[in-house]
Amino acid sequence: MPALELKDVTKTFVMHLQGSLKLPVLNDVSFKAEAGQCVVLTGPSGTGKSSILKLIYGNYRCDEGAILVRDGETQVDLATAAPRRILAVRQRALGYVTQFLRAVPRVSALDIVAEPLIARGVARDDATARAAAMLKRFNVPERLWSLPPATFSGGEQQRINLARGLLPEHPILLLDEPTASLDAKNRAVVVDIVRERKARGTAIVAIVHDEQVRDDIADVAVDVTRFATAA
Ligand SMILES: Nc1ncnc2c1ncn2[C@@H]1O[C@H](COP(=O)(O)OP(=O)(O)OP(=O)(O)O)[C@@H](O)[C@H]1O
Repeated sequence: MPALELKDVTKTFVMHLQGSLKLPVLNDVSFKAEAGQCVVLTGPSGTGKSSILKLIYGNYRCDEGAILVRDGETQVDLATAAPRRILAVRQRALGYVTQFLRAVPRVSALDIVAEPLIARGVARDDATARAAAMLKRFNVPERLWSLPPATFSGGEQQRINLARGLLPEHPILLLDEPTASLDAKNRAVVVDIVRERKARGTAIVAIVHDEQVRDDIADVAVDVTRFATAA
């Protein structure tokens, strides 16, 4: 049983403020990711790569098709699962590193990184220590740890976002442009972490524009152009 499998997933956006204008974006998306494998989604801007990650995570509902996620010994179809079930599967099985950090006013970088671990039941001291180690690994200077990241540079915010998203380990990891604003040294940190996760059996679906990073991590490339219906 693959860790993740999409079967004939179709998505049309309906623009309610534009007289219910229909915007077909994806048609019959089918691919799978095995444990320990990294699938990279490729294709030009606007083909629907980010939408696929949002469909898998359940931010968008698909119109047709199945999104099968292995949850222990069973397989759950997130396309038809009830919202509560989706949330439970997310918590156990799905990690999702979005492209941008959602700025939380007045919360320090260290607490932002530790928070998902605490939400999963890790003791605060332990979570904070692991968050600090991750910030160090991403070369975030210690003087920034106690500050809210709203005023940080793009690359600093991306590293906070990566540290937060990569710290809890889930069997499936979704990565949306994890290296977009990073320098070479920090791109290498992302590549190392992805390789470690693959070795521990994580199935990864990633959008990566940097060709070198893509070559370093990809086991399979899925060209989204063949599923794209938008002109
Ligand atoms: N919530 C939404 N409502 C309406 N249209 C949407 C929505 N989300 C995405 N789209 C449209 O779907 C298409 C695909 O968008 P998506 O962000 O998935 O592309 P992408 O391949 O990830 O692009 P990029 O490489 O530029 O990030 C675009 O035309 C976009 O405008």
